[in-house]
Formats: sequence, C-alpha cells, structure tokens
Amino acid sequence: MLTTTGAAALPGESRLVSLDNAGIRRDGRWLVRGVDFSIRRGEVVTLIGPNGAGKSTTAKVAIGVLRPDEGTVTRMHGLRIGYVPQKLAIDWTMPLSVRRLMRLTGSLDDAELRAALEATGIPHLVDAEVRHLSGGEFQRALLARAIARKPDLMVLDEPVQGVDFAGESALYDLIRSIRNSTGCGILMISHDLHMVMAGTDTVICLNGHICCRGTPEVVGQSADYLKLFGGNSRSLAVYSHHHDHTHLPDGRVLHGDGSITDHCHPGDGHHHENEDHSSHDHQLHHNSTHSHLAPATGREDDRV
Ligand SMILES: Nc1ncnc2c1ncn2[C@@H]1O[C@H](COP(=O)(O)OP(=O)(O)OP(=O)(O)O)[C@@H](O)[C@H]1O
Repeated sequence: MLTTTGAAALPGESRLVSLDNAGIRRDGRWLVRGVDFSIRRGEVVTLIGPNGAGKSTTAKVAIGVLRPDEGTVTRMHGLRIGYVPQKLAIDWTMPLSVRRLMRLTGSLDDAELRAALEATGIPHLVDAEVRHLSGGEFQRALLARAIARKPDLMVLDEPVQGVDFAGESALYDLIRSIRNSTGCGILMISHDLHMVMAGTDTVICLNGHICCRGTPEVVGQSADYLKLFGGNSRSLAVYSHHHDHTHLPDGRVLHGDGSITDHCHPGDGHHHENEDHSSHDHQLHHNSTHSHLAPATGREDDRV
C-alpha cells in the first residue's frame, strides 16, 4: 500500500502526501531523519529551520524527486504538483520568453497562461526574456507556472526570494487566495518567519530532524524554536487576540453575553465598547490559526 514512488492511493481521506519516518542519507551522513508529517487539502504547512537544516531535501522527498533511504512516503493517486524550486537550472545564455517558460513542461492554452500571469501580477511580461527579468519578476513567473498546472499540492521553496516588501505581502496573499479558491494543499519553505507563520496552519521546525511543530503560536513559544532562531525570534512578538468571545468547535461564536452567532465582527452588538478588534486575546477551541507572529513593531495588516 505504501510506496516511496507515489503510486499509492491514500485511503478515502484528504491527505495529499504523508511522510513516515523519512530519512535521506548522503556521503555517510543523514541529511534529514525521522521526518513525519502529512499535508491535507486546503492545509498550509511551512517548514522553517536554519540553512542546511534539510528543508529543500524534505520538500524533494515529499514530491518524489528524492527517494527516502529509510521510511516511506505516500502520495494521493494522481496527485498534481506545482513546484517552485529554490534554484532552477536554466541556461541563461539561451533566449527564453516567459511564454515559453510557462509551457516548458506542459501545454497551456493562451487563456490559462494569461490567467496565471495575471494572478501573479505580470501579464505584461508574457513576451519578456526570462534572463532580463528582475529577481522578483522571475519568482512571480515561476509561481504563475506552478499555478497554471492547477495543482492539488503546491510546493514553494522560498517563493518570495528577491521579491520586494510590498510584493512579498501580495504574493503571500495570493498564495493564500489560491489555497482558498482551489482547496489545494501547500508546502512552503521560508525564512520569512513573521509573514509565513501568520498564514500557516502548521509550522514544522526542522534541523536535520523535526524539532517542534504545531500552530504558529505553539511553535513560536516553544523552547526548541527559540533556541533555533535565537536572536531572530527576539524581533518577533507573538500577539494574540483577546476577544470577549469563544470559537466553538463547529466554527460558530459564543459571545460573552451568552449568544451564539455564525460569525463575529466589531459593531455587531456583542462586543465591549471601544474594543480594538485586532489586538485582543482570542480564546480558540479549534485548530485554526488565530494567533500570529508579528515583528515587534507590529505589522498586523496582512494577517489572515
Ligand atoms: N546530494 C547531496 N549530497 C550531499 N549533501 C547534500 C546533498 N544535497 C544536500 N546536501 C546537504 O544537505 C543539507 C541540507 O540541505 P538542504 O538544501 O535540504 O537545506 P535547507 O534547509 O533547504 O537549506 P537552506 O535554508 O540553506 O536552503 C546541507 O548541509 C546540504 O549541504
């Protein structure tokens, strides 16, 4: 049933890929070992960890580019994957337009091609030479290429490298909106802790093995995470929402006045006067991510 080559079907559930005790060994050393996690439809899983921690290696194991030397990997039968690698082997001396880049590994009609480029904000670059693109434009083109495949699973290895600050936020918003509209799963690798963690369901902290995992808030407070990210983590402040309401397991909201509604929003009559809706505590009774990491300076505008 289980396979390392992706031929198996996962039994009747939404798991797209599962790693079970997976390890990769090269030149007599384990690059990663004992890695186990799965990604479900609609879930965003982010791998974080220092340079050389094995994040790209783990992503390659998940998509089947690398076969694990121990453990197993199971992928949903017929899984379509959109992969944005960290590095791409391109012969930069050869002329290659964005249009051709998009079609290198699969056919795409004009409408699909244009829609994908529009989604990443670069439709005007369809005939541009890839070697002339800026770093950020190139990342957008790669993301467009991944989206155009209408994947079940997107694997994004540092998807915003070279993208400017405003563009970064827009690209993360885009990634989230793709997840919301298509229900695909996303495996993301990033060093960009505050941005990514805010939009992530599960964070996995990797350093040759899984050091800790959980919701961004749980990971952000774990000793392993703080040890790994030492100085960096000091510039991050976990902020949680303090609301006078509780999220019930079925998604409805139990208000302080005892009433239950489907949603809550400021001014709906269930909240204290003068409450700052964005900066108070949220008591969560379900698995969704409502606690966020933000820089100490507090960029709260682009949180989920
Ligand atoms: N084919 C290989 N043979 C030997 N060592 C390798 C091979 N591929 C990767 N490594 C080593 O494995 C370790 C993990 O590499 P990997 O690229 O997975 O790390 P990473 O966490 O993605 O790092 P970064 O944040 O720097 O991108 C590194 O020490 C790397 O040098």
